[in-house]
Amino acid sequence: MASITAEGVTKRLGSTVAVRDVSFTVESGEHVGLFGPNGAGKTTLMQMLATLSFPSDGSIQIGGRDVTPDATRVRRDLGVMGHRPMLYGTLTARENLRLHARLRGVSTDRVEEVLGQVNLRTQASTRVETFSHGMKKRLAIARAVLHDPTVLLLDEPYAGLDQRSAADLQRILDQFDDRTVVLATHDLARGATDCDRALVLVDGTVSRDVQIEDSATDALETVYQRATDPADQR
Ligand SMILES: Nc1ncnc2c1ncn2[C@@H]1O[C@H](COP(=O)(O)OP(=O)(O)OP(=O)(O)O)[C@@H](O)[C@H]1O
Repeated sequence: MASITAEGVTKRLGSTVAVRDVSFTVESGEHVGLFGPNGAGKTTLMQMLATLSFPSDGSIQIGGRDVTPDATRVRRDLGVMGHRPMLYGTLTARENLRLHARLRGVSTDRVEEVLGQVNLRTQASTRVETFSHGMKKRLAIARAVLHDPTVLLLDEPYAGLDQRSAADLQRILDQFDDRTVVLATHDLARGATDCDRALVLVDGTVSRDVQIEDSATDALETVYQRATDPADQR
């Protein structure tokens, strides 16, 4: 069953066409990596999937609902981890999650469960402004999954993390393997491991839409290179 359907999606930002006539379907439980060079339109597309902005033309359906009229309902199905962690530095990790839990109608038991899933139980009473980047990322994941969404949208989850923190985060994300995932990243190796399929965006359009066989980073790198190198377009 299709979890996400984008049909002819275009997004104009001032005089820039950031996303141009993009169409794709993501099946329920599928993990799709969104790859592309700087300025390709990944964040713009992710923001539309997250209902933070809306297509100028075309439509996006998530869980069978059109995001434009039904954004409030669609958001219940979405767990979003964007560039900014959306956390309050002066609150503790637990207080941050309890605040979101109250807004979402989620129990405090679920807060404790999720703190455990992201390995932050022992730091739960620490103010977030003292957290490392990696700890903030883990808490941002906790916030994103708190209401048990069916679709996870992860924009550059590994950005700024060292190898160990990235590996820790990847293990945490593995726990949410049963969800539909759209993951935008420049990290082809982690993207190949995390995803079943790659969409390569170039200049706002989908240049490649390929399956990723057995976490094959080399094959993905070749596809990426051919899609993005003007001297190697074929
Ligand atoms: N608010 C804005 N106003 C005008 N143009 C914008 C705005 N935001 C982004 N753009 C332009 O839209 C295009 C796509 O940008 P976007 O941030 O979606 O790319 P990206 O693939 O996420 O890049 P990166 O990998 O650098 O994060 C770029 O040409 C960018 O300059």
